Amino acid sequence: MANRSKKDKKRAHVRIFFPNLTESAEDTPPPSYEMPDVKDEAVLNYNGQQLTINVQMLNDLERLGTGCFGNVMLVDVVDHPEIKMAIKRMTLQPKDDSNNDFTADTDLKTIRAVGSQDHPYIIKFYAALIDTRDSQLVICMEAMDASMDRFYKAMHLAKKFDQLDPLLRRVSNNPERFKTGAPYGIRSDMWALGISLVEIATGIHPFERLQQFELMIKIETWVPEIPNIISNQMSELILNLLKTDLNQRPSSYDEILEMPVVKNVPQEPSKQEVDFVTSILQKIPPLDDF
Ligand SMILES: Nc1ncnc2c1ncn2[C@@H]1O[C@H](COP(=O)(O)OP(=O)(O)OP(=O)(O)O)[C@@H](O)[C@H]1O
Repeated sequence: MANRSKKDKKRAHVRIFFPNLTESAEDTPPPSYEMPDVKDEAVLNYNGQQLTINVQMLNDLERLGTGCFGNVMLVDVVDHPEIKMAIKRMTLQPKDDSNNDFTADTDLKTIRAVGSQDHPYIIKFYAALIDTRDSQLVICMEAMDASMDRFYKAMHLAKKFDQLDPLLRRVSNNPERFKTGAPYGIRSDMWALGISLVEIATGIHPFERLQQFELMIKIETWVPEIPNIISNQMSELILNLLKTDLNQRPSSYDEILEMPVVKNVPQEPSKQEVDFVTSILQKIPPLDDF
């Protein structure tokens, strides 16, 4: 060793192996974005018409709204301009980091369960697809004239509240919504229903402007303020749904459906209700004005 020339020293190499890294890179299968029972093709069931579709056949027409997962779009189908539906896209994660998949899966289960019952007042579920190029779940459903948030904002702008109470009763009397088979979280759902009713009645989400830490403090002592245009029976229901002690909230949807204020909602909306809803729908400003 001592006699080695400078040239030899330069030639000495150290070889470092990373056998595990090399092997795992080769052995790891590509991430899977699949959902069990959803494929890149599906049979669309549109008002009695059956058609096999894929995402390439969907044309975006306009934006209907934006949620946590992005835009919900109005689309039609190539060669079938008569088919109009709303599509919600949810990005899927590889299977080993499946938070989003869980949400996508829950959303899909809910809209499938609720929207497959052919109820005249519940949006219909048409089909679910996987967009393999963008790794997204694409839920195809009936397009509403407007979502509840756009509706109530227009109602408050117009200051028209004569049918507010019947509207709240209808929102609460919604047995199909409740048949999702969710085995847990039912009392949290009660809270969510209570918040939605306050939001519709007041025109604003009660905690909209609060930061998370402010919310945690406020929620402990919060006493919901129910506008006095709301009937006593409806106010009572809302206050029960929003009890801070969850054991004091209704324990099942059946309990709500049995309350007179909810139970006695007629199946068919009255003429006053229809006229009211139609007049508000006509006042809804274009989406980007909100
Ligand atoms: N079927 C539909 N027809 C018309 N507009 C819709 C439809 N579904 C959703 N929208 C509009 O798109 C908006 C976003 O919907 P989305 O379901 O993504 O939001 P979200 O209810 O806040 O739920 P998430 O928390 O999953 O994002 C809604 O607030 C509504 O304005």
